[in-house]
Amino acid sequence: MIEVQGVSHQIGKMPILSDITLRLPMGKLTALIGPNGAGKSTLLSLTGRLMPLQAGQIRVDGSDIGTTDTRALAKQMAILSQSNPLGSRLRVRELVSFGRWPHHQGRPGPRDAAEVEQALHDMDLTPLADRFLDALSGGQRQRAFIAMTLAQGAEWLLLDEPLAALDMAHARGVMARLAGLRDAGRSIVVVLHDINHAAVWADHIVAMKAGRIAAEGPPSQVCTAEVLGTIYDMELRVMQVEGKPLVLHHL
Ligand SMILES: Nc1ncnc2c1ncn2[C@@H]1O[C@H](COP(=O)(O)OP(=O)(O)OP(=O)(O)O)[C@@H](O)[C@H]1O
Repeated sequence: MIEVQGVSHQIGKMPILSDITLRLPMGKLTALIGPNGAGKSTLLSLTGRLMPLQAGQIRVDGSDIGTTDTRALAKQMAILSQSNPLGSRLRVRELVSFGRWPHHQGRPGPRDAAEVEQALHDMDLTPLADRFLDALSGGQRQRAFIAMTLAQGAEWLLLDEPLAALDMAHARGVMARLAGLRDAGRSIVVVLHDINHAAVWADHIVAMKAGRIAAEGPPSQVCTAEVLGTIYDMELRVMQVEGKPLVLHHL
């Protein structure tokens, strides 16, 4: 379980997160939703120790992330952030291989190679594995970074908007792969803007607004016209299709 306890964050004098206390369940797929600027990326970055905590505590499966050894943390948690600054003169397979670094420290073995090929396959990148990153489309590049995150083989996967730039078939493929990893016992936290992906694939939804938790629970509780309408300040309708909420917002 990830336990976020009393986490606040500010940039200059501007509050970004205000006293967040939250439990993210182990072995489940949790969707983090909410409007632009709500604080989702900030919370994910603090949890993945990409930024130092200013106030509060975050524990992952009992270990305080403030004191966990870096290599141990990399095996425990893989994080895909929104900005990926790695150089574009890398080939796709080389990028994905970086995900294995915490396991082999520069001396990859057959297991590492197999995990890289599996991640390439899962992200539909095998035919593009020898291409340079700067010779890929935006969506293909995004899939390469997701593949690197998958190859890390961590217990926890934290992904910030992995579906950004993906076509609907590849977006579905990524969600199905994440659900498969969840079924195999891994724990997933994914920032999503497409509410219907959250409604269909997530076990648990955490909705943020203005640096606070606005709603939390299973899709059936969070994906209602009332709750989502308040969070996003808009009118929408929710239908039930095959027992799952379907949010209509083009009205
Ligand atoms: N470097 C920065 N300087 C000032 N404000 C910042 C900085 N980085 C983020 N913020 C502000 O922090 C708030 C939360 O940003 P964050 O990226 O966590 O939101 P988000 O919910 O992930 O948004 P989005 O859906 O747009 O990705 C926003 O109001 C943003 O403008």
